[in-house]
Amino acid sequence: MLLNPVISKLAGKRVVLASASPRRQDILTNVGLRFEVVPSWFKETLDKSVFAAPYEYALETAKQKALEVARRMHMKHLKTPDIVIGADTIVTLEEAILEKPVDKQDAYNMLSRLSGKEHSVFTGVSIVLCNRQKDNQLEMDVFDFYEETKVKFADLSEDLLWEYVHSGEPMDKAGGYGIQSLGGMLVESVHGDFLNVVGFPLNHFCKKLAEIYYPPSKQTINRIKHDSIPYVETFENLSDVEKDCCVKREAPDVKKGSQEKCNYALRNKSSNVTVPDTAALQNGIPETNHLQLPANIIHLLDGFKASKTLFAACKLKVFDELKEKRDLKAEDISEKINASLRGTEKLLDACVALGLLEKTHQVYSNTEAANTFLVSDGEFSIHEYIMHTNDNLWPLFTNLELAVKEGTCQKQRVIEKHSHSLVQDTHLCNQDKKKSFMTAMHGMMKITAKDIATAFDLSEYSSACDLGGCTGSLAHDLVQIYTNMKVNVFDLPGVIENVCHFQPEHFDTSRITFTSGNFLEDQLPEADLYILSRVVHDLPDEKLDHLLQKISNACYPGKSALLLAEIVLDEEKREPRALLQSLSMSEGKQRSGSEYRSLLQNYGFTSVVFRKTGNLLDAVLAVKS
Ligand SMILES: Cc1cn([C@@H]2O[C@H](COP(=O)(O)OP(=O)(O)OP(=O)(O)O)[C@@H](O)[C@H]2O)c(=O)[nH]c1=O
Repeated sequence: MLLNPVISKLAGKRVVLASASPRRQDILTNVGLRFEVVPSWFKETLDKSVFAAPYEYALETAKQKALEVARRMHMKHLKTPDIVIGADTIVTLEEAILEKPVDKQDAYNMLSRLSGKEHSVFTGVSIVLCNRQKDNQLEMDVFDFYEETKVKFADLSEDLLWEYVHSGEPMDKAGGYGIQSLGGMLVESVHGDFLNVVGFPLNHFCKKLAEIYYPPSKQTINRIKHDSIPYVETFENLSDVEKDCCVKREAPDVKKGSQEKCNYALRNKSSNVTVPDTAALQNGIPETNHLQLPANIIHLLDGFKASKTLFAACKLKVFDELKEKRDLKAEDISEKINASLRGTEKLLDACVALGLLEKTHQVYSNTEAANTFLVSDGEFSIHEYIMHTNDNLWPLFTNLELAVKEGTCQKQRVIEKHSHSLVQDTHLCNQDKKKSFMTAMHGMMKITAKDIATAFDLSEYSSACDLGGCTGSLAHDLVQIYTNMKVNVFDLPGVIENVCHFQPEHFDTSRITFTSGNFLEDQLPEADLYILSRVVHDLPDEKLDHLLQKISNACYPGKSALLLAEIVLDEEKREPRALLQSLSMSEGKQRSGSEYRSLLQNYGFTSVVFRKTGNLLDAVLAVKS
């Protein structure tokens, strides 16, 4: 629990990760950091020859990525972040810098150069602290550092390298490999921080945060164990800490990163003093008795309130009102959503604290993420999915103790409890429910589909059948990406009769078709590639056995495959999203990659590979041999 206090120092601040890398997002999310993701538009084209050492290139690129985002966000509706984090990972071999491969041949070339040798992975990280001045100028303090990890590859055969390249994994990764996934098989040894190779040196980042937020005083500096992460207690009970931190700021050090001031207002600021928490001292609490409640427990105590705040704001259409009118005061919003002013103010301020809204001079506006995902009619809206979570999952989880005791799903109990209030005509109610369920799944799938469609190279499959494919979101992405592929979306008649409401205006009906049927009972349409999205985890063993047997029978050995979109649990089963979802006690279960592999091998799918996408769902591809 030494690290959490450092990370929790950022709670309540507007933290932005200037990176599109799903791995960086995962690493920081996993330690409880709350942040927005705003990928940088900075083009990674700095002239490498001007840098004395490769890590300087990574440091500079990381810095430029973060500065670009800080400046853009500041310019745009003055939504200045408090902290922007940028990173850049490179692989170096004999002074050459390898970034992401441009195509498969390039990936192959990189990997064959790395084969049998040791190389270095450098990640440069830049932490930009932003400060909006009274005259709206932006002042930024830049702290940066880098980390090096040495990785040795085994001797790799040409066949293996090509197979790896065809898996598609190398394409978005420096050096053309992902040590955290299939690429791990290429690696003989690692010296240094593993997460640094994955894309973010978490340990060094925490040390840097500690330096920034708890600069050591003269007296305490001796007490810090060499190379350990300074923790809160270490620096809190200091009488002269405020004075000291001004003079103790890290001197620029080219080798291990530096702190630098970027005054974009072209004005001089003498020193940017970070005031440490001196509350413990002021309250007279002796250092040894100062026990800190771990941040994860604090977050969990409040977690349900945060979820319900999001649900309520969506239900009351707060984000919709702000999308249309952009900037509104609490009084205007309370009138529009027909709610009390007192309640509205509290809800809006909570949304600001959760990073869902912005507030400037008593005026509220949507964040970019709210505009994209939370307004109800946006192209990538998950509004209805949030409503589905609120209306259907939330009640299930309020019965969690019972569900655990009984080991059963509480759906029936929840329905009975609410049935007396269902005064509407049952058919109408069912129709409405069906449509909102479809809208929920449509929104959820729309933001996930591209990652599923590109998790593997599926270009060899010319016909696909998405079993339970609902509104066809995945089908649309598949035909866009694979120009030779036709997709048949197969779902229950009640679903298919409503799919027309979800289709884009002009879509190629010769390549996407919809077929009514029940995949458990009816004959499956012919296809090279069968797809099951969010089906397998939900089916009890007998039904799953029946379905997989049917699919296996319909597959041609060596030609056909099965693609699953599911949350793939990590092997140690510590991935919270899947584990929390399984608490709803559906009749099925969540599985890890190796569990999917052994399940599918029972049905003749001998080659089973999986990809973590960093999105809501991961992908598993099983080829029948
Ligand atoms: C060696 C290695 C690298 N990576 C990924 O390679 C990308 C590097 O590229 P980048 O330019 O630093 O980042 P990006 O992905 O383009 O994102 P951005 O920060 O927006 O530039 C990052 O993704 C890393 O995780 C892995 O996932 N595993 C590995 O073993």
